[in-house]
Amino acid sequence: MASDSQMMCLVVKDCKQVFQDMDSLVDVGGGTGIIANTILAAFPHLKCTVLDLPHVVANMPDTENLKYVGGDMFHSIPSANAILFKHVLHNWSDEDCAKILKRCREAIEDKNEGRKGKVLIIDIVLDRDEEEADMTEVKLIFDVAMMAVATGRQRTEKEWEKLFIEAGFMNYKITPLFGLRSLIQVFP
Ligand SMILES: C[S@@+](CC[C@H](N)C(=O)[O-])C[C@H]1O[C@@H](n2cnc3c(N)ncnc32)[C@H](O)[C@@H]1O
Ligand SMILES: COc1cc(O)c2c(=O)c(O)c(-c3ccc(O)c(O)c3)oc2c1
Repeated sequence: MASDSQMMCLVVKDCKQVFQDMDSLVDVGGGTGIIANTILAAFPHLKCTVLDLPHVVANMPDTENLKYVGGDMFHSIPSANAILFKHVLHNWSDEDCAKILKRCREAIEDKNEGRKGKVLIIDIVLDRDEEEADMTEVKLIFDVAMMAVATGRQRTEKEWEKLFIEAGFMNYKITPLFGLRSLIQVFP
């Protein structure tokens, strides 16, 4: 989606430090690579991987810095410094997100260097303190839509926090983006 790619341009421009100190990133559920390509345009030093279902990435050609992997995030996520989920986790229940986040912990652990990476989530955070009431209303309409079409849901900060803690993560940082979405960085 063009508007999403524009949003991602602003994210990489405004949140440079989020991407600067990493070498590799996996965009889980990254489809045809629009977001990964936007990130690579700003940070060409990165090695990016898009993980999506096999039929989604079947005909996508790899480039020097971008590799497509057909697979299932519930089974395995390729290792990298950062694992990105944009508009993915809201489609899944808490139980499913717990399984996915467990795969993330395995993927960001660098056993040789003892270094640990992070998980990046771009999604709606309901009910933030500084938020205006009409924005909350729009987000809740999305919540109802989500429950009607999938097993997922929008989450408040407390609900996100519970997911992270139960999956064994120690810390997180929320940065509101423009519109409805926020960037959540989750640290082991
Ligand atoms: C709502 S779309 C989000 C696409 C993209 N991240 C964006 O922001 O435009 C969800 C994506 O998750 C992918 N997906 C669904 N189940 C998956 C699984 N088990 N493993 C990997 N990807 C999956 C879908 O194929 C789809 O591309
Ligand atoms: C009633 O309207 C709805 C209801 C939903 O529950 C979803 C939804 O869950 C969703 O992920 C998306 C979505 C689709 C494609 C994307 O590239 C993306 O980033 C997000 O749109 C939705 C629209």
